[in-house]
Amino acid sequence: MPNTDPRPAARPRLAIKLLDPRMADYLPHYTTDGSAGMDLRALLDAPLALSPGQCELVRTGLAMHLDDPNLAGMILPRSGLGHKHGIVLGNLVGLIDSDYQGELMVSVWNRSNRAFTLEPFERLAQYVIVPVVQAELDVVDDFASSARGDNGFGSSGRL
Ligand SMILES: O=c1ccn([C@H]2C[C@H](O)[C@@H](COP(=O)(O)OP(=O)(O)OP(=O)(O)O)O2)c(=O)[nH]1
Ligand SMILES: [Mg+2]
Repeated sequence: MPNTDPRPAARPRLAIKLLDPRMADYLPHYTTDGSAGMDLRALLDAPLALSPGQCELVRTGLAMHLDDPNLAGMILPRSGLGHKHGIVLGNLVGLIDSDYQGELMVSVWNRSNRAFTLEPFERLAQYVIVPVVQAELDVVDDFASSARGDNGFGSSGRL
């Protein structure tokens, strides 16, 4: 069902520090009302040439403090860069803890077989805030039975 509530959803406040004054011109933002992520830009003094297979840690010039254990940040690739140019993340996904106050760093990996040059302040990845549930662990000898039990890894077949 489409959301017909005319009120905008309340957005949590997010403290952000600019670790380089140049980032003031490039504050991350949601491009559309429905955007899930904010693009992050490469804080570079000069273009960064990435050979095939090369992986480099790139600064964003930003620190964000989520300050809520029920939230996490995720750094994800941008689809266009990933699909067309093979520019993805060296850690595949970056998981940002809610108590992390350091600079957001992006591990940029050229997984393609062609060189790629990342330009200063180019949008290189996106940052998404996701809900998190922290659990308490109860050690047990047996689980209550479930429909799947321990069947996994293709146990239900392919078609
Ligand atoms: O792409 C990323 C991934 C992580 N981080 C920062 C935020 C995160 O909270 C912290 C630790 O990340 P993680 O726990 O995934 O890395 P680790 O190798 O386990 O480091 P640590 O021993 O510090 O937990 O590093 C980034 O800036 N970029
Ligand atoms: Mg860790």
